[in-house]
Amino acid sequence: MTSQESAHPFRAGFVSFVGRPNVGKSTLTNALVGEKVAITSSKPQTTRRAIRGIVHRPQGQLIIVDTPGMHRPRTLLGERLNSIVQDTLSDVDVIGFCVPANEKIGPGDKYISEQLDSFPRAKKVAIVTKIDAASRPAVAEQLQAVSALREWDAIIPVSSTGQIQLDIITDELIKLMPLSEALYPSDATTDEAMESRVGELIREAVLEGVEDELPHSIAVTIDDMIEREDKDLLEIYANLFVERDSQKGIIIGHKGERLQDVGARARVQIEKLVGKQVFLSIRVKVAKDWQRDPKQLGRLGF
Ligand SMILES: Nc1nc2c(ncn2[C@@H]2O[C@H](COP(=O)(O)OP(=O)(O)OP(=O)(O)O)[C@@H](O)[C@H]2O)c(=O)[nH]1
Repeated sequence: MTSQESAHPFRAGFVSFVGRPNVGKSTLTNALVGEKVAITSSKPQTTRRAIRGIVHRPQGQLIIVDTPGMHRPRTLLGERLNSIVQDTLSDVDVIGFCVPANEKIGPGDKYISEQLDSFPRAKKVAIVTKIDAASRPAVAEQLQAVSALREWDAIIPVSSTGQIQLDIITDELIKLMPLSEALYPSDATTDEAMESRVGELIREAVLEGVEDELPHSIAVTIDDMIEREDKDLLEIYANLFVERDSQKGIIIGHKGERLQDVGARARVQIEKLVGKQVFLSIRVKVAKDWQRDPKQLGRLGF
């Protein structure tokens, strides 16, 4: 090892953010990576897959594994989501436990913080999110309350939407990573297949403005993505699954207006992602009670 290397040892590893639904985990991932990689939504429980965002710095690399919210399972889907969380957390170097600055710490937070003992390998960091949405004294109080929960390797306040302390949290997380060469090439921001990112953007567009019941009932699959040879156009054929006929009606809307609107919004986001014009076809299908049916869950990628 040269003296320069020992002065700035390179560190790289995996971090996962956990916390109650809606505390800002996906938004934080996006803010750190600087690109839209994980879907965000004001509806809780919208993140289903472990999505990796990669943050590159001269002194290290952070690979962010985004997990679904941890909660007590009520359906088969809920159970599978929890087991994804368990598998993911057994593997990471750092677990970032997120609590928002603007909500009192409650039983849900305590439950999750207690679960962290099951992952002795990982260093534990408390992240107080959304500090733009609370007064300074309230943030200070929240930092106190979090520090009383358990031992932490670091406690970091941050605002993703306000872009506050993002560099500091990046530096702190890299410091906690093991010494390692870079794990990904420097131009990679995510290793998730383009198809599933496109699917997530469609799901995000559908979730905007729907009733609370529906988010859990929606799944998106991509049949085909075809690069047109005669022009700079990507054709995407997607399926949107719901659980009941009545939900199909809601999604499609009066004279198909709602679905058209969803398609238009999703297309804008997908075009940003792929950097070219997109033709998007979305077919709405009913897969009865897919959340409770192991075969259908498998088919939809869970
Ligand atoms: N004011 C403020 N709002 C934020 C901040 N970060 C996230 N939010 C909002 O909080 C809501 C939830 O954010 P998400 O990132 O989807 O939360 P999540 O924890 O990933 O949620 P799940 O996927 O349901 O587990 C969204 O409406 C965000 O815009 C922040 O720094 N400040």
